[in-house]
Amino acid sequence: MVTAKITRVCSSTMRNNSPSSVVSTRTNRNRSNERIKQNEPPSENSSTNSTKTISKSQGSHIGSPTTSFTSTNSWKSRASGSGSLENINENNNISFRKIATSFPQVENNIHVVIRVRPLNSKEIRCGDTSTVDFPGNGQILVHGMPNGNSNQKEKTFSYDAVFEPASSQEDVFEFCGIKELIEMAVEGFRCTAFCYGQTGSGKTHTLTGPPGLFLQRPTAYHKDHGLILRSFVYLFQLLDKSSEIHYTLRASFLEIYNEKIIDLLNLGSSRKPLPIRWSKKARGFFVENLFTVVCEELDDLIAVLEEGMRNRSVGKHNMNEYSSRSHTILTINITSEIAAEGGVFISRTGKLNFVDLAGSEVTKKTQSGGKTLEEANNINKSLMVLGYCISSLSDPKRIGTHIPYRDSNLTKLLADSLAGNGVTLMIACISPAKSNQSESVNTLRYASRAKKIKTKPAVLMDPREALILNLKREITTLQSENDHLKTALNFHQIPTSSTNPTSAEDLERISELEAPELAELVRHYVNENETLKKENSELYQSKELLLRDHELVCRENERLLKKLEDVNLVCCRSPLIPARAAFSAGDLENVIQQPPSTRQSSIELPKTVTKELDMRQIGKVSVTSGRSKRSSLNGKNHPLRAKNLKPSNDPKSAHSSRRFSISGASDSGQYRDGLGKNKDPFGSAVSLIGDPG
Ligand SMILES: Nc1ncnc2c1ncn2[C@@H]1O[C@H](COP(=O)(O)OP(=O)(O)OP(=O)(O)O)[C@@H](O)[C@H]1O
Repeated sequence: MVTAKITRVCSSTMRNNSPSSVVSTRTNRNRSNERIKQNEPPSENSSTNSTKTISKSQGSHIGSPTTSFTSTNSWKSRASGSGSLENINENNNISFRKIATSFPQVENNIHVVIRVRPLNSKEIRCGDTSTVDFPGNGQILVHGMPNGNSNQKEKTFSYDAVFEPASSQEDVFEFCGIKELIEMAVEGFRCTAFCYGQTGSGKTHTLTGPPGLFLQRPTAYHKDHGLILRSFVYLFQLLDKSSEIHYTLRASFLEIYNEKIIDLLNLGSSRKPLPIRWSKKARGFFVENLFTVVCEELDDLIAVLEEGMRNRSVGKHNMNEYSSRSHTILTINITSEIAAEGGVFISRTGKLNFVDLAGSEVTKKTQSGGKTLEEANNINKSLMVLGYCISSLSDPKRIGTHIPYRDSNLTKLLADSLAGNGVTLMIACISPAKSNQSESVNTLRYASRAKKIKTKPAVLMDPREALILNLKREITTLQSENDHLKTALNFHQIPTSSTNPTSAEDLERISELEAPELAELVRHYVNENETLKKENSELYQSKELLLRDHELVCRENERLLKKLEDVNLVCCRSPLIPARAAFSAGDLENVIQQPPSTRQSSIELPKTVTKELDMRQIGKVSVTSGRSKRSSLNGKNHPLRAKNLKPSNDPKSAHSSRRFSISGASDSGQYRDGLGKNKDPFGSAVSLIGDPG
């Protein structure tokens, strides 16, 4: 981590931090955002000049492999009362974020809007006229198509929204879809807004405002501010709304000048270019050693924008006094830490890219020469590669074919926005002038092609944290399964917390852990899972064993009861052997109403049998069946009660008579254990019914 200074002379009352502060405080941020919430510009006389110091962290931003996440909100443009906004496509339910799914992800088309700038003073002076019309519903009509079919004098193009020349900066911000893009970046998506168009068509104006705006030291609410600054304000409004989530913003600003990557926040003495590398892990390109600045408040982001604007390459040619001679990419990484179940904090990193492309140039028109000509050639070359990538991506026949991202640094860095897991907004800027018609039509065709490109938006999540979350969930499931099994087997329950080796406090600190510690934690969870799985399978096995024992005992009882009935029959028939006492219904009632404890105490089982039963938990298992049998006998309408029945051989009444006999056999001196050892024929049966457990 390297800290460096960005000095900014600022005038806004947003800056409450002292000149010497390195990292601004939360209080400062809250204070500054109070004004944002009220959405009122600060009074000019409250302006202060201060020197701003921002802490920076050095390093590259590498995207992590993604896990799926999508949202349900849809992106819908709205029309306002302003006549200039008639063309905003109100009926078109543009959806960046379609239906929530897990894998496979939902595909999303690049969102494309057109902004038409007014005729400039030079064009008006030369008597140039507008060749575009606005039929509404996101359409733009071009008259007198150049190089076209002679039959087709005019052509209509359709987009997600079209902004007419009278549209203000605020209109564009409100209705181009950037707000939804910012919201998605906060949720963890990788979002990109880029401006495309010929030189002088208004790209920089749309993104940052008219040239020299920042030299006037405007407040954050100046009407000329472009999308970027307005987005900063909106971003902080969003972050302030969700105070329960902790956000960290890191910004970087680079330019691609003559195919070289220049760090606009850390120029150094020689504007040394930075290398672009491929990240195997993230499967994407990244700029090595790019400065990222931690931004705690709106002012920090404004400082980053100003610094980059001051350092970017600007030149003059025939078509634009302040022409951007490079492509710039301003990136804000938004890391959120959300408390998940079990005290775990899950972090996501969304990304918001603002890309101001240099304009395509017809060098004959711009009359570029020397350095400007070299710049123009490089700009045109990289835009050509971008155009080729867009054509390939938008052509369904070329799906799966090679896309030449590696042919330019611009396409390397935009690869993910164009075809990866990102969400992209393209603002195509055109001039309405007849003299620029050919370039404008080219831009419109470019935009139409881009509109066909589909991306698969997904949220960035640290894979280690995703793994921890999954393991944690699995442990919870296994624990509840474990508890359930233990309860079913009537085992003594171990408190859940004691089975969890990681306390809630420990889990809260997961986000602060270093990689090796996290790996150790994951290993620990995996072991815990294995142990629980093993324990569960053992519990299942013993449950099976007990059920089998129970079944054996029941079968043995059946057999013994049958034998008892036979013995009774023989006794009844024999004049020598006295028949066993038969119970009347009244006796039965007595037996039934006798409290279980009394009955139990009257039956004494041999110690070996009791031990065996205890060991096998048989008495406990049989409690429910015993109880349910008692309750069924207790019913007033029970057939035994109604018919004053005695034990019989009638198979229909065997079930009742068996119970009858069992209850009455308590006085017998002979026992037989539950597994068939010949002792007393009633022992186990009595135990099964009478033992209250
Ligand atoms: N919508 C607009 N309303 C008023 N002025 C505009 C508008 N769009 C552009 N302009 C003006 O036109 C001029 C050229 O615009 P800008 O520099 O933004 O073009 P550009 O597309 O960025 O050009 P380049 O590619 O050469 O950098 C600027 O003075 C700008 O203020």
